[in-house]
Amino acid sequence: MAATSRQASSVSPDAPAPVIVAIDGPSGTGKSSTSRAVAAKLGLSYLDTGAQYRAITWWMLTHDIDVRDAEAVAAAADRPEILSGTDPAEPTITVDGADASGPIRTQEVTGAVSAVSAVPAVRARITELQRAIAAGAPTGIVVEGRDIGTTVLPDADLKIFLTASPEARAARRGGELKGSGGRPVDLDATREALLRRDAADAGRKTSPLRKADDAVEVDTTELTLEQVIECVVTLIEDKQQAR
Ligand SMILES: Nc1ncnc2c1ncn2[C@@H]1O[C@H](COP(=O)(O)OP(=O)(O)OP(=O)(O)O)[C@@H](O)[C@H]1O
Ligand SMILES: Nc1ccn([C@H]2C[C@H](O)[C@@H](COP(=O)(O)O)O2)c(=O)n1
Repeated sequence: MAATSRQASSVSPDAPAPVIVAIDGPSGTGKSSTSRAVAAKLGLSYLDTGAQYRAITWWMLTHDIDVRDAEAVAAAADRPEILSGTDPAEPTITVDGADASGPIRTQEVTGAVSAVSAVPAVRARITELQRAIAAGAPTGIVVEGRDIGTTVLPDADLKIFLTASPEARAARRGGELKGSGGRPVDLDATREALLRRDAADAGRKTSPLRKADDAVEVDTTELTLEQVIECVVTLIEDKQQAR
């Protein structure tokens, strides 16, 4: 078992204290795109926690664990070694040494990830990895997910909760699917699938998807990605100046 970030760097003794940013929100609101770009702009590390839940789900599926059997999932939760690389220019995710970045994006993993991530032993394991990575980020980190502001990093310097209408989110996802080739995208089905996953993630008992009371909510429905990035960069810079 290991929890490591592979972004190496040296920090001078009078460098400002690392800044910890939590970005949460439902599926397709722009968490990954925004967090990665913001981290790159500000020289921070970046952690995609959804990728970690997808990675453990992929491991369960490839090790014949019945993902609907919470006890079996819990019993296996400590077995895979999950390693996240936190350089925003090249984020990586490996499971037992194998690159998992492709396999974790399959429909099979997307369909199973909410069930696996609802298991408390899985959340405890992944939360521990996330906290270790955040604590080791030399200049600070942007961590994105569903429960970062509420559970993983409740003392984050800045918490942001991204939202967007289901229609906007489905259209964005539709654009991605069209870009990857294949059949025309059914936007209604995409929208329904997003909402089903949101409902499962918000309805679980352990650290559900929820806006932290002290999070800044940003509705991205009418904003371009560049506008959202700019908005978040400004919020972080304001926080840094106020410290
Ligand atoms: N403000 C925006 N305007 C238009 N497109 C956007 C915007 N923000 C993100 N996108 C696009 O929407 C898609 C989904 O974004 P992204 O993967 O960042 O969302 P997410 O919240 O991380 O989703 P998930 O939780 O499902 O991983 C991407 O193709 C991204 O480029
Ligand atoms: N902090 C987190 C991050 C993710 N999850 C779960 C719930 C999501 O449906 C799934 C995949 O995340 P995505 O890649 O779509 O961002 O992982 C969670 O429970 N907590």
